Amino acid sequence: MARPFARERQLAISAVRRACALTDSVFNKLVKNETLTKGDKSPVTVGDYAAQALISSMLARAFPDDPIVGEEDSKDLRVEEGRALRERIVELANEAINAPLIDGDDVAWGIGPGQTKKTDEILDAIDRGSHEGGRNGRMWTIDPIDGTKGFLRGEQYAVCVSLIVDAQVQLGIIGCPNLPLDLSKPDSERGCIFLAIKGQGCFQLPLNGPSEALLRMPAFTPATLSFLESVEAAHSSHSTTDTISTLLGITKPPLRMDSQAKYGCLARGDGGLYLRMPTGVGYREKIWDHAPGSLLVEEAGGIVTDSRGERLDFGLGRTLGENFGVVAAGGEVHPAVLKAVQQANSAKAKV
Ligand SMILES: Nc1ncnc2c1ncn2[C@@H]1O[C@H](COP(=O)(O)OS(=O)(=O)O)[C@@H](OP(=O)(O)O)[C@H]1O
Ligand SMILES: [Mg+2]
Ligand SMILES: [Mg+2]
Ligand SMILES: [Mg+2]
Repeated sequence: MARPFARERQLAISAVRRACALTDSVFNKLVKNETLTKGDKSPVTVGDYAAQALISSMLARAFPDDPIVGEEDSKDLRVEEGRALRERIVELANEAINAPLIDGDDVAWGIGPGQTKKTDEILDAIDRGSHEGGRNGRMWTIDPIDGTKGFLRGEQYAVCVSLIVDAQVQLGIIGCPNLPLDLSKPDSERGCIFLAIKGQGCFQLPLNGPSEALLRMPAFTPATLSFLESVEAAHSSHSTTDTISTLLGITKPPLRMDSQAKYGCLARGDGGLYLRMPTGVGYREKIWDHAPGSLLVEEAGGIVTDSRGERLDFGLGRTLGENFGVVAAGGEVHPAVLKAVQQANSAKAKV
């Protein structure tokens, strides 16, 4: 009998591979006016929109009844000022949709030569991501480019997809085109996929190859621990991390990188600890920024909670609700890390 979520797994790998090829080629051709600034001041590029259209249209073909919570929407593309961007996105999405089938692709996903879609179909595919989320039933999340700032710098970013059933993440996948397969060998092959299915483990695959390696987090001590953290100080409080680092006696410098590549690195044993501490501006974390990554870490033997020690709740809607931060670490160090986080937070509250 096939393992649970076998079809979802095959589709997710196929969609992420195609989306990574798309974003990689966009990076090499991106011109200045192909990036917009969204209402929250964050950047979005033609690559974000085209990748969401691609993944969403594959999901819609394979699982037509499943709602999608996607980061992007097509509002800015439907107006006259968005015409040039819109045309470019349609062209890029169609290039990716029409690319020849490779191992693991299935014509039933609606991809392959001769599958060109019209402008409206592409915009509607983007907008399939407008689901409000919630506690019941199946839903997918898509973050077509996570770490868009890293993407624009030519550094780390990730194409991220998850399947959530009744608020529990069942499948998480992230594709990291710029990440070395082995971080200790910066010149090693670049391009990784991290994939986890609940109860089936966490795996790393080369972006363009079939071999897969099971990932288990090693045991860490304060001497071997180092932080993984956001590049942008606006996304996670670096000063809180410094305090926690001192409390834990960590001596190694933090490893800063954009996107959920941090969760993938953590799952394979780079660093040992990922903290995302609220900066106090009332930002609500989005489910697509944490659902795939948190399952990767849990399936590799780690623990992911907020700073109260509670599991992240993916059933509250498009966000994780009030921001209590994220504490992700190896199973044996997580209790000590959580204690240090709570100590640092109560010291901060007294100031
Ligand atoms: N203020 C604030 N606080 C916390 N998080 C925020 C904030 N603003 C944005 N975002 C989200 O951060 C996502 C990128 O996260 P990263 O871990 O890659 O951050 S960083 O770029 O390394 O700083 C980024 O995801 P993308 O938009 O997909 O890049 C945002 O969803
Ligand atoms: Mg964004
Ligand atoms: Mg994101
Ligand atoms: Mg994004």
